[in-house]
Amino acid sequence: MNKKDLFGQIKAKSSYLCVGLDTDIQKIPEHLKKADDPLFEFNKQIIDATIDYAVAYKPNIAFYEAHGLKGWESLMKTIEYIPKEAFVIADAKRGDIGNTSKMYARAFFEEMNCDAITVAPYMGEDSVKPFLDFKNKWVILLALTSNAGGKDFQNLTLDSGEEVYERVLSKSQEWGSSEELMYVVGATKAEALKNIRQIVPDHFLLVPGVGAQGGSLEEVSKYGMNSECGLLVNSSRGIIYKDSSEAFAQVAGQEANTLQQEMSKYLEKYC
Ligand SMILES: O=C(O)c1cc(=O)[nH]c(=O)n1[C@@H]1O[C@H](COP(=O)(O)O)[C@@H](O)[C@H]1O
Repeated sequence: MNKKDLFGQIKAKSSYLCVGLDTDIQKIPEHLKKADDPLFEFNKQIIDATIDYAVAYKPNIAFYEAHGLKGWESLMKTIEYIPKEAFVIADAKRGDIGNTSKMYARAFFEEMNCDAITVAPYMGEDSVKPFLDFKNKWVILLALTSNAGGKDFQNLTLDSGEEVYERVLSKSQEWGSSEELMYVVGATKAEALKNIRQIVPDHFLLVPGVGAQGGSLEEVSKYGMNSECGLLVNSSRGIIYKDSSEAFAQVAGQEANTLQQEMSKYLEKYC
C-alpha cells in the first residue's frame, strides 16, 4: 500500500488506529483454548469486530514465535485473514548484516506479504537498505521507543549536539523517502513530537503506547499529526484484553470504536 492509499483509508474510516495483535495464549478467553488454533480463532474474531474502526493491524511476532511451528501457522493464517484494505505491520524488530536482512525482508514481505516491518537501526545503513529494496513495502525504524530503557541509548547526546534518536531520524532520510520509511515514536514520549516533526515533517509515525502504557492520544495527535495525518496509533492490550468472556470480541470492537471516535475529532482539529 502506498502513502496516498494509506491516507485514503484513514480519511475513509476517520481513523488512524492500529490494532496490536499481541495474542497471548495465557490471556485469551477459556472457551477459545479448546479450538484447533486458539491464537488464530481469537485474532479472527478481533479482526471481524474492529475492521470498521481500524486502518492497520500489527501482529507482534514474538507472541507467535513462542509457539514454534504452530505459532507461525497461526501468524500466517492471521495475516491472510486481514482484509486487503488494512495495512499489515509485522512487528519483528529485525536488522542484521545485509545478506541476513535480505532474508528477513523476503520472509515478511514476500512469504507473508506484510506491508511493513519494524526494524532496529542499531546496525546502520547496510542493515536497513535490504528492506527498502522491496517496492511498495515499508520499513518502520525504531526512533524513540516507549519503554523507560529507551533513554539508555536513544537520549545520549552526540558531539554534534543531537541526541541519538535525532540522528536516527536525520541520517536515515538519506536511505529512503517518506514513501517507504516510517518511524516508531512511543506515545509515552509525546513531549518530543514537536521536535520530531521538525526533523521528519512528512513521514508517517507508528505510535504505540496509548492504552496499557498510559500515553495520551490527544497529545500524540496534537503534536504528531501532519497534513496527511502522518500517524498510526497502536493499542494492543487496551483493545484485545478488555474482556475475557464470550463477548470479548464485541468489547474489543467497542473499545476500537471509542478510539476511532476520538481520532475522528482530532483529524478534524489537527490534520
Ligand atoms: O515497535 C513497536 O511496535 C513498539 C515500540 C515501542 O517503542 N513500544 C512498544 O510498545 N511497541 C510495541 O507496541 C505494542 C504495545 O502494546 P500495548 O502496550 O499492549 O498497547 C507491543 O507490541 C510492543 O512491542
